[in-house]
Formats: sequence, C-alpha cells, structure tokens
Amino acid sequence: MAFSNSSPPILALPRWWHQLFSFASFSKAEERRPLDNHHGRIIISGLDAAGKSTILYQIFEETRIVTTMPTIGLTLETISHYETTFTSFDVGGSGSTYMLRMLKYVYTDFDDCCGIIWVVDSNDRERTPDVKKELWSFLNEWLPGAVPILVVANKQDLPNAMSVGDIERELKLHEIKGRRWHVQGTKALTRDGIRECLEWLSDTASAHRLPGKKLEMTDW
Ligand SMILES: Nc1nc2c(ncn2[C@@H]2O[C@H](COP(=O)(O)OP(=O)(O)OP(=O)(O)O)[C@@H](O)[C@H]2O)c(=O)[nH]1
Ligand SMILES: [Mg+2]
Repeated sequence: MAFSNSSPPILALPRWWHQLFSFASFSKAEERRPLDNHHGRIIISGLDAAGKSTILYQIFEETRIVTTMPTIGLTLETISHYETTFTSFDVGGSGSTYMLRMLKYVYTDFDDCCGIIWVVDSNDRERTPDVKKELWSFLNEWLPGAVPILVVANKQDLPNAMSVGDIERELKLHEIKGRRWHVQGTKALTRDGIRECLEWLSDTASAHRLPGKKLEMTDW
C-alpha cells in the first residue's frame, strides 16, 4: 500500500470489521496448532504486496489458494483464533513514517505485542534497500523492548527469489541486538513454511507475552 503525502491515510474500515473474520475463522478451528494456547498480539508487517494478507489468511484458512486484494489506506486486518489474534499492516510508501506516528496515537494497545512477522517479497530485489530502511526504522523507533522478530522470506517459489541467506545479509539482520530473530523461507500461496513460522513464534513469542493477555496477530 502506498499513498502520497498529499492524501493522508484514513482508517478504511470500522473497528468492528475484524469481527467478521473472527467469526469465520473460529468455525474452522478444530485442530490445535502451535500458537493456539498463547496469549498476546503478533503484528504482521512489511512493504506492500509482500504477501502479508496471504500469510494471514493461510494461517487460518484450510483452502490451498488464497485470493487477496491490495490493502488500501491505513487498513488493519485482524483475525482472532481461539486466544490468538493476528493483525496486519503495511509500512511501505511515502507516508509510512507519518502513518506509524498516527498509528501509535490511534492504536495504543501495542504494549501486549509479543512478536512480529516481517514479510519480505524475496523476488523483489529492487526494493531491498526500501525493505531494509523500513525494517530498521521499525525496529529502532517502533518496536518495543526485546519483542522477537520473524523475518519471512516469502515468494520462494519465484525463480529470481533471494535465498534466506541473501535476505539475512542484505537486511543486516545479524546486527539486530537485544531481541531474538529468525528468517524463514515461505511460499505463502502453497503454505510452504507457514507451520515453521508458527512453530518459531510459539517457542519465542510466549516468553514475551504478558500474563492474562489474549494473543493477537495484527497484519498492518
Ligand atoms: N508467487 C507468489 N506470489 C505470492 C506469494 N504470496 C503472495 N503472493 C501474491 O502476491 C500478491 C500480494 O499478496 P498480498 O497477500 O495481497 O500482499 P500484502 O502484503 O497483503 O499486500 P498489500 O495489502 O497490498 O500491502 C498477491 O497477488 C499474492 O497472490 C508467494 O509465496 N508466491
Ligand atoms: Mg494486504
């Protein structure tokens, strides 16, 4: 998602919108998965078109193919599943810094954030510098304390995709201090790697959750 400086972002959907997804996903949840017993919030972020919404839906849907539309404006996509909520948002585009500031103001319950999924389009080599800039700005200015970060190297099915090692080097992930991090390759369209993502988060995010808080995943 991108928007120009001249057109400030707006909250594109009412706050109750995610309840539709809560209802839809709840009925499908028969088999317990790695994060099902956790509490807190997990944020899914990254540049536009990286695959955030696809990953969000693949975590919960049983279908093999997921169709997504570009997430427009300052749109939060949130899905609740048992005690877990995933919320997704975009940080790309020229208005991203303004948007993050506004989100901090509007949406104040990030104190319960216990993990981040940062989605990268591994096939989009041209935008690697943008990804690096946004990721580090996010880590330095936005993400509280020692919250663990899972970098998802998505679109591994595409022939020009950077490897997990390439992404680790390009984004200088080894310079991350004071928090656990990991890179997981995924092919979100076919769900490859999604379970591994959840397993890593299950091991690490729980250490950062607040007692008694519901686990939520937020695709911003
Ligand atoms: N080849 C391939 N395409 C993918 C993969 N994951 C997502 N896509 C496609 O990439 C496009 C963008 O995916 P979305 O999930 O909408 O990405 P997003 O990050 O939510 O995008 P915005 O909401 O616009 O910021 C869609 O056409 C997806 O079908 C993948 O692993 N491989
Ligand atoms: Mg989206």
